Formats: sequence, structure tokens, C-alpha cells
Amino acid sequence: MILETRGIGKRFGSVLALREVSMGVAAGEVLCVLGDNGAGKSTLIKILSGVHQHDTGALLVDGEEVRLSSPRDALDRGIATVYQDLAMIPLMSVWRNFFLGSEPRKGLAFDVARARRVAREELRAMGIDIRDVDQPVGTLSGGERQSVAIARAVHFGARVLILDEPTSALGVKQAGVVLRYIARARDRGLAVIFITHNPHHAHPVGDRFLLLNRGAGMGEYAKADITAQELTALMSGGAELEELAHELRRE
Ligand SMILES: Nc1ncnc2c1ncn2[C@@H]1O[C@H](COP(=O)(O)OP(=O)(O)OP(=O)(O)O)[C@@H](O)[C@H]1O
Repeated sequence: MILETRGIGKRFGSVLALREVSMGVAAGEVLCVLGDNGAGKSTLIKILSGVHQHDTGALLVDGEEVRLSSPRDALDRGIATVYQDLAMIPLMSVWRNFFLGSEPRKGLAFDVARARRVAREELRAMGIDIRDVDQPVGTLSGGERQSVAIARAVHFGARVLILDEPTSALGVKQAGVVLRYIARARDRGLAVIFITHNPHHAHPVGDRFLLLNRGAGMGEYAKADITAQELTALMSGGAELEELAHELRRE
């Protein structure tokens, strides 16, 4: 496992946002984390990306227990998070957004021609055919922008890609575009953590599924062990569905 949690917990005042959640992701696989509003998905992402620190349990990177002190710390260990707002400037070109935040090495002039070429090649390698990398990123579709953000993280050396609801604001076709890029990132050997509340988006691309409910892990399922319909049923919540989760685990 590249990134792993063992029974981590996080409290905000009187709210126990996460309780004893265990999960792990290895290179070349997609772990989907599913949960309804308030389930603890954002809290988990923030701990995995160094924004928050966990109160209890353990966080491991490459099998070693760590405390991620900041997003920079996470990034330095190859853990990149793509948030829903994508941290892009809409009026800036695709290639400039691609390199946003990356500092040119000291003393070296920024080579514009090279940067444009690298952006185009990296996007193409992810299956994104954006012929004109000079167009403002804001003119791309939502799915294409998500894909640019994923390609950017891959280019800058991410080993673990954490995607915060990358398909939630998209229609079926655009969501399909993003799911394809997630599969490509996995095929390039990245460990992907795909956060979503949509089982129909998770199921086609996920290798394993972790369900969160009110801060607690409700079980983890391999794709072979659960259908999209069963995932949907589990996600709908309610005590009787928790029972179904137990039943499915026993089978
Ligand atoms: N900074 C905070 N201060 C206080 N409570 C918080 C904080 N962040 C999260 N919580 C609480 O922790 C619980 C889990 O929230 P979290 O945002 O992790 O859930 P989520 O699954 O991401 O939900 P959503 O899908 O609505 O974003 C909620 O009850 C939330 O109100």
C-alpha cells in the first residue's frame, strides 16, 4: 500500500467526523470512497492531503507511520489532491494553468515553447486532445478541465491522486470523459482515491469501494463482490441497509 489509514479518527468539538476508519490504496488501483452528505469524505481527504491532522489511529505512507504537516508535505511525498474548484484561472490559457504554481528552476528562464509542448504531450498521453493549449481554460468543458487537472498532477509526479467528487457537477457524457481519465491514471501506475456520492460513477472504474456513514467505515467491497445496484442500495442509508451490509459481508 502506498497510502493507508489504520483506525483514524477526527473530532471537531462535539462532532466526531471520522471514527476508526481504515483504508489503503496501492499503485495501479482505484479505491472509491462513497458516502452521503456529512459522511466524513471531506474530512478524510483533508487528513490524507495534510490539511487536517488526525486525532487517533495511524496514517502510513509506503508502510511508514507519518503525520502530514501540510499540503506541501503531502505533495512532497507524491500525494496530490484535485479539489472541485480545480485551482485554475479561467481566463488563462490551458498551458499556463497546467504550469500554475510550479516554479521555474532558479536562474532558468521559463521556456514557453517547451511548456506548451509539454502540456500538449502530457494531455495527449492522458487521451485529452486539446489541440489549442493557448485557449483559455475556462472555454473547456467541465470534464475537460477536470482532465487537465488530473494530467497536471500526473505530470508533476503524483503517485497518489485524490479526487474530490470530480464527476458530481457533470452530466453523464462529461462524467464518462473523466472516468476514462481516471482509468488512464490508474493504468499509468497511480494509486487513485476517488471520492464520490454516486455509485454509478464509482462502479465502472473502481477496484474497491469503501462506504462511509456518519464518520464510520461501513465496509469495503471488491468490485467482484458487489454490483452497482447493491452499492446504490447501501448508499441510500438507513438501519436496514446497514444490516444488508453485514449480510453481504458474511456471504
Ligand atoms: N471544520 C469543521 N468544524 C466542525 N465540524 C466539521 C468541520 N468539518 C467537518 N465537520 C463535520 O464533520 C462531519 C463530516 O463532514 P464532512 O465534510 O467530512 O462530510 P462529507 O462526507 O464530505 O459531506 P459532503 O458530501 O456534504 O461534503 C459533519 O458533521 C460536518 O459538519
